[in-house]
Amino acid sequence: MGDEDWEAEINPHMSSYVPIFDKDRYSSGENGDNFNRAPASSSEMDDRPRRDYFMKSGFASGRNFGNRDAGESNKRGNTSAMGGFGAGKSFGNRGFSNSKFEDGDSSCFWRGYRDGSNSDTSGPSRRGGRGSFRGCRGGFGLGSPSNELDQDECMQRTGGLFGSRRPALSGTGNGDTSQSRSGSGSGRGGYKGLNEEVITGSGKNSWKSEAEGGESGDTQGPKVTYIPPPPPEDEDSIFAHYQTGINFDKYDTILVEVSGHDAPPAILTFEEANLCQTLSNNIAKAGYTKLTPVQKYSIPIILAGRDLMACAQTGSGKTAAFLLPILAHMMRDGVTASRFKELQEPECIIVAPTRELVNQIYLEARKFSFGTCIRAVVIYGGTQLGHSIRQIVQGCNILCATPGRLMDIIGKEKIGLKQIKYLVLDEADRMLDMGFGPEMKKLISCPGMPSKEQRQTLMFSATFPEEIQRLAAEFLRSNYLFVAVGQVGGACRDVQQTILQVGQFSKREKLVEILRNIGDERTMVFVETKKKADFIATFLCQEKISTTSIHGDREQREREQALGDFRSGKCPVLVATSVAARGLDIENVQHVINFDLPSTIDEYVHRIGRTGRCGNTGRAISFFDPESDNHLAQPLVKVLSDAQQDVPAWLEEIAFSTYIPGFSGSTRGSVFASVDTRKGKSTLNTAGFSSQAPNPVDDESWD
Ligand SMILES: Nc1ncnc2c1ncn2[C@@H]1O[C@H](COP(=O)(O)OP(=O)(O)OP(=O)(O)O)[C@@H](O)[C@H]1O
Repeated sequence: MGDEDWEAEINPHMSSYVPIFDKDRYSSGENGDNFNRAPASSSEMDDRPRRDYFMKSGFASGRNFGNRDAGESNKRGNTSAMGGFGAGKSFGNRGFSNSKFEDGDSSCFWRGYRDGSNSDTSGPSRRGGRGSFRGCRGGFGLGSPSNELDQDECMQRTGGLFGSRRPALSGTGNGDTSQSRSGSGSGRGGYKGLNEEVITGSGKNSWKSEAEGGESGDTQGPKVTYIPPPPPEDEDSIFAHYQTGINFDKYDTILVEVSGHDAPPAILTFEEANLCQTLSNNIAKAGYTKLTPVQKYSIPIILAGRDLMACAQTGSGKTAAFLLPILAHMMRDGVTASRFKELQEPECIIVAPTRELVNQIYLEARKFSFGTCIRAVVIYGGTQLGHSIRQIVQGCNILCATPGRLMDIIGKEKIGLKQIKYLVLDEADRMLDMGFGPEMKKLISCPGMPSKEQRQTLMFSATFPEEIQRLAAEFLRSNYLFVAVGQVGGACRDVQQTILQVGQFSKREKLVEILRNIGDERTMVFVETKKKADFIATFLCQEKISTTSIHGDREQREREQALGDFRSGKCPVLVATSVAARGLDIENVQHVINFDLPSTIDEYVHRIGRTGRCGNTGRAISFFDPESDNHLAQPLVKVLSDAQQDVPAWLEEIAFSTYIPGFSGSTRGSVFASVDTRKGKSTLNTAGFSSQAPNPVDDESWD
């Protein structure tokens, strides 16, 4: 749904709003209701108890909203009445494993839906919620640069980036510093890709990135001072993992196709990979006993020094598929981190589209390199640039980075690229599309970056539209190998998919109904815009459903807090934009709800892939609004049937009536999609529907 639609929907209610949540209340309060109160120093920021903006800012604690709405929302909870949803047969038939959703027991969910009744959940408080979020963008404190790094950062921000070498680092503290800040949150003025990492300077102003015009330091915007807390360092935390699910062994039945010349044979066990003892120990401590298909094929290919494009279903272990062989090579080559060198020269760069994902990859790299001399570092936007630099100068062999921050650091000559042997693009289709593609091209043409013949380039994703595959060839040696595990762009079969026809104005009630039945099971709710994420999260909190949210307009500290609260189960519902669609591996996410369907089918595949990971089962429910989603009907039918899911008759009808010539339709039982574009055009791929470049005027893509 476009932003306008949403505005049209809520504006009538807003006009009657009495602003309970005005900005002042949230910019400086001492009672815990201090949305985004800016710290005057990093120590304040770091020491201050973290406060979830929903749960401790009046929603959950009963302040403001909570008290006002308690009785009302309880009443609502008991009387929820929804618009008519006749089409739900597949949902009802399959049933949720949760007893509330068992087969045949449709009582609590399906029974009694009636047309039209509009709950009273809109209105004043809704506006209040929105106001509260808006309010959170102000109220930064004042400070002054406290160390050279910060001053360096300030200076650089106003000047050219690729200029002369900066003075040596002298910063030691983590001083949270900076100029006065005004107004808006991070990300103003930057170029944002679909998943929201800020990239400036794509196109003409090539080297500009975060420091010059993006989120870490727009000269007009606030300076970012957030220093993420270090991850726990004890061994138990480093190796914490969740169990593989009942369907893990079924991975063995998925067909795999490798194309390209002279592919090395797959390995069947970790032992066959001949990894060094430390690496093998780490694999065991991580709880890995058996290879997943993408690992069986990718590990020997990477060990053989070949370039690779690998496409495998969500949650099937792609991260380890590239990390393990890279680490094995590094161990073999005796790579060790050289600490406290001003110019660090990593051997490996891993880029991914979102901060949270890149952080997750870093944690995996740290886990598998535990006890070795190899040092992984993570840098991403929304955090203090000086902090990123301090991490790097302590030694850096594997640099995990978002594109914007990476280009900043390269621009500041804090890393040299001459030693790069491995370049990994995770979520590669996303990294190469219109949003990040220009930045990636700049990366490979950076001074010092070894040519594609001199480095190994590895690309991984669950989706790989054909035209993106063609673009990728520019990055890869011509003899690269292509591994397709199952259906390229296919949804994970461990996710039970349900599509419900729900009109725009019934979505909220439907959502509440579903969430009440789900209970405390972890659920991600995807919406299309940042504004709407705020709005829906606020609405759910009013409904006494513990909710937090993640999207590109939230500050990084808030994003990380939200993810932490979701992971810990403190807030079992996470409302998210597409920023959380890819890669995030969160234990026990049992449900994904597409409150709004995404604009592309690939995004749908990634979103629902947040559940049903690593052989576990999960459920995805999507609200299909015929007013806005008809273009997805045909690819949805294909994705559903390929994953052996029930396809609602009404969806097939819509797909039929919106038939697009050239689309092959349902392919239930087919095995491979396009696989490798070098083989010629395929008839099975969903790419024709999926690969629209992110819409530059999308609320989520640009700021
Ligand atoms: N061989 C294995 N044995 C047990 N667990 C594994 C194995 N390989 C990966 N895992 C675990 O499976 C989960 C999913 O892995 P990962 O995040 O790498 O999936 P992915 O394919 O990259 O997913 P996405 O497409 O969503 O990015 C992780 O928790 C990871 O630790």
